[in-house]
Amino acid sequence: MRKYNVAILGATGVVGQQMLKCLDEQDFPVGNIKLLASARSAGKTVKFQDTDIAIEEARDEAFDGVDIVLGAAENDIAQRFIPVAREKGCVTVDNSSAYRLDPDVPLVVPEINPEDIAKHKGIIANPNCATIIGLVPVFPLHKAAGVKRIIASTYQAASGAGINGLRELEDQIGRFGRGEEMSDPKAFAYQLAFNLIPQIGGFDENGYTSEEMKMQNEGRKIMHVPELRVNCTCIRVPVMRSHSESITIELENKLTPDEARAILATAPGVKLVDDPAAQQYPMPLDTTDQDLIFVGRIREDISAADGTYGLTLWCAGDQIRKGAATNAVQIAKLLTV
Ligand SMILES: NC(=O)C1=CN([C@@H]2O[C@H](COP(=O)(O)OP(=O)(O)OC[C@H]3O[C@@H](n4cnc5c(N)ncnc54)[C@H](OP(=O)(O)O)[C@@H]3O)[C@@H](O)[C@H]2O)C=CC1
Ligand SMILES: N[C@@H](CC(=O)OP(=O)(O)O)C(=O)O
Repeated sequence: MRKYNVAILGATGVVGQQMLKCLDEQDFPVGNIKLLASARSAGKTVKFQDTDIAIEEARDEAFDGVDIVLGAAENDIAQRFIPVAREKGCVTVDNSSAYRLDPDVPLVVPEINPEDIAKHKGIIANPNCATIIGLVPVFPLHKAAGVKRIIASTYQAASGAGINGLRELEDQIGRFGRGEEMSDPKAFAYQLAFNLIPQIGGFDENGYTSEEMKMQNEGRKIMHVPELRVNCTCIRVPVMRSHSESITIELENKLTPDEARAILATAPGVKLVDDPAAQQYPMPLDTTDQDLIFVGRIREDISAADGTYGLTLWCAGDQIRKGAATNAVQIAKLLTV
């Protein structure tokens, strides 16, 4: 079996570390592995399959001899190194938002549009985490009844803002427990512990944040529905890991909650957890470190205008796994077959 030389760009971050675990879990045919990060991390070691691997500073030469790059760094780092990697013949699966809307770059969720991978020209983009978590359950309903419009509210975990976001929430909870003063927030604009922050990303002129526009802009490309309309509100919540979402979909054709449950019970990447009488519904504590998107609270949208049909659902998923690392490694695996 052919083996592939892999580099992780941003290997010390929350997504990069999870990618390393996913390569192992998904039995990815790894030849050599290079773990790339900033100069600050160079020389530290990380374990991969019982071997200590030294972190290297990302430089142009680091991509020599690499087949597949898994990008797990911010946009500026992605834009600095991914074109170099492409010049050197690597294919990159990138988690940043830098290339997602580039017409030459497929934007892929393997459960939705795996066929788009074949169109790549050296870069494949991994969608936004909240977009992946929302669309994995919405897409099978779209195939059955045609989704015209989505109204979503997201409840996004601290670790969505990377290692600094995770550490800041841990620090604040620790200080509260010890009865200490809170320090000034850095990763978030305000204290997150015991709070909700209705801003993720910067504000656009239309009053939505950059994060809120992703579900529409990326959703249109992933689902091949250019007219899809999405009204999304993104909230940072004091949860360590796993994003949750309330989603209402307006449909072309009627679909009952029971029909939607039957579809989602066998949909790829989805776990149906929908038994309100037994208080069974998705929650972020249960989805943490899981690859499936849990879906429940499925009900008719009783506010749908006359002559229109709508369903409301609630879903949760680990944004570091299926929202980032798992999705990227699944794409990389499809490149190898
Ligand atoms: N966190 C999440 O849930 C999700 C994140 N994403 C996206 O994934 C990407 C990574 O996010 P995340 O893991 O959260 O971020 P982290 O802040 O946790 O990690 C950032 C990584 O980038 C590396 N880095 C920083 N500067 C450089 C540099 N000059 N050269 C090379 N590497 C550098 C860091 O290395 P060092 O340790 O040396 O500083 C670290 O490995 C981002 O684009 C993010 O938008 C997407 C979906 C979900
Ligand atoms: N912005 C997301 C995580 C993320 O990094 O998204 P993107 O890859 O679209 O920038 C969050 O904070 O939860």
